[in-house]
Amino acid sequence: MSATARKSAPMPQDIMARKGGTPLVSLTAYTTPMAEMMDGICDFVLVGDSVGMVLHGLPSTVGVTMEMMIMHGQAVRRGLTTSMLVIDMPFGSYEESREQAFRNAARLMAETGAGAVKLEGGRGIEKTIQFLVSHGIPVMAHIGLTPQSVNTLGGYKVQGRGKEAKALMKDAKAVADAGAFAVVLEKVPAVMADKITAQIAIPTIGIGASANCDGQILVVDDMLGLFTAFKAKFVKRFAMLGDDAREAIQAYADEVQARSFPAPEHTFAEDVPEKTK
Ligand SMILES: Nc1nc(=O)c2c([nH]1)NC[C@@H]1CN(c3ccc(C(=O)N[C@@H](CCC(=O)O)C(=O)O)cc3)CN21
Ligand SMILES: CC(C)C(=O)C(=O)O
Ligand SMILES: [Mg+2]
Repeated sequence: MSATARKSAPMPQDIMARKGGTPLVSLTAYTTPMAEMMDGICDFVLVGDSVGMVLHGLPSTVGVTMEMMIMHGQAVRRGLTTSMLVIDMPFGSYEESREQAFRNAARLMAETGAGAVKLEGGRGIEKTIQFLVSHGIPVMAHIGLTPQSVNTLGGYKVQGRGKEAKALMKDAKAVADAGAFAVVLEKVPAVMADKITAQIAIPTIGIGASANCDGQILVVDDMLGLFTAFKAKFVKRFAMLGDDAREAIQAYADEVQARSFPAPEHTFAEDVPEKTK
């Protein structure tokens, strides 16, 4: 490190140390320019498997591949200097065995430079988390609504209500005991998120959970108003960039057809070299 020390990206230990402290800030990103915009603002940036729905038009995250995650992971990595990179393990890349999970997690980290992987599941994935962590791979867990299981959950419903509450708490404790350095709580009752946050030693990252979680995450295209195919109740639109984009595209179309674009300042003269650069 040079003396003009630029702040370096946090490590999983730094994220863990924020338990009960200033809330952790995170968003998803899938491209270099978007990563650049949040670099240094977000503590960590997630290359989510939501990329399949948000950028590739897939109906769920079930069809997302290792190759898609690696390509977007590499793009995001190029845009980050001071935020940690976390990458989702896609559906089918870690469920078979601890060995399969390790092979794919190691490949994601080696090929993208991510500092950690995230995988979905509670008690069912405990042994896998233990194995990865004991072999050098920091793991962020993800419980509650786990979108890769949409086909067995029967939709993107609130998880951990009523009789399910005990099971959700067990899942939270299981992933913490297994060595995860943080856990995403998705679409769970706020009181449950508060209870879990109070009872486990690792940071909880809420999405549709509670403001009392140790941090928050959203899909960046949702909060910017760029992805409008659906809007979950937990999404707040901090901007409406999709509307701006549509208006700009219509204005372009109108100017092309009126022959007012390109204007002289967008075109090149034949005989004045310094103006033709
Ligand atoms: N753009 C985007 N944002 C996300 O938050 C996101 C993705 N994509 N893709 C992967 C998963 C899927 N997620 C989802 C998807 C839908 C709801 C949801 O609540 N949808 C509807 C209907 C839910 C229902 O079936 O009851 C809603 O009313 O909010 C929540 C999380 C979260 N993740
Ligand atoms: C919404 C976050 C937590 C996620 O898993 C994703 O973007 O894939
Ligand atoms: Mg995901």
